[in-house]
Amino acid sequence: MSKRIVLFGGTFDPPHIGHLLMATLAAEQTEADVWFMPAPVPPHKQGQVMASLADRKDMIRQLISRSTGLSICDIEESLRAPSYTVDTLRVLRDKYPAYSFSFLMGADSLENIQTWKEWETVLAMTDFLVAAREGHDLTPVFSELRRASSHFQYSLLRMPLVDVSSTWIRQRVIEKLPLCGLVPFALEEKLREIYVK
Ligand SMILES: Nc1ncnc2c1ncn2[C@@H]1O[C@H](COP(=O)(O)OP(=O)(O)OP(=O)(O)O)[C@@H](O)[C@H]1O
Ligand SMILES: O=C(O)c1ccc[n+]([C@@H]2O[C@H](COP(=O)([O-])O)[C@@H](O)[C@H]2O)c1
Repeated sequence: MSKRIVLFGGTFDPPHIGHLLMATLAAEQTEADVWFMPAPVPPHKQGQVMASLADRKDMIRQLISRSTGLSICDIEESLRAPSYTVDTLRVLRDKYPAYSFSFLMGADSLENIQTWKEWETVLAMTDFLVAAREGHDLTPVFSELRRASSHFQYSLLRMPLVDVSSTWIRQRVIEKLPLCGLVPFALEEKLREIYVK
């Protein structure tokens, strides 16, 4: 049987407690390793990313420093930007022929997947582990994707709703408001350096 890896693609600008909980629960529930895969240039957020890739990777490293089974995959650094998931999956399949890859994402990402490059191929190349997200009803999304592709395979991550986002955290940093553990306390100073110009 092939070794299963859960890929957790994202911008992580910054990574936060929602990401850590998702990855931790995904590792527990699948018994697979979870690879955080920061996008150097995320296709749908081009021109919007505030922190450098090096800073985003440093922050992920600190976020997962006490966790087992969670690591960083920097494969997208070697690909042409922006990093489209279909291309990443092809490269990973070639590089790790003995592994099978699942993709971890939030409901908002799955909702938009039909806007991804070669989305039907993406659906055929991986299965999805999906976390619910406030304001995004997954029921119609699952039905639409089941209808659209016979390859669509998914499971719902068992996780309480954690209604936080990188955008909201950046805003709090800029407004000098407390972060109360939304990111590890050791990272708060770094966030101020990165996001408060
Ligand atoms: N609180 C959360 N609950 C569920 N899924 C989440 C949560 N935060 C992020 N995700 C998911 O994790 C993946 C990577 O997220 P990303 O790095 O874009 O952070 P984000 O918080 O979604 O950023 P933004 O503020 O731009 O929405 C995406 O698939 C996103 O849907
Ligand atoms: O391949 C695409 O067309 C595509 C379009 C949008 C997002 N993605 C991937 O989805 C993941 C989450 O992206 P984001 O923008 O929500 O941080 C990340 O790995 C992106 O590369 C991929």
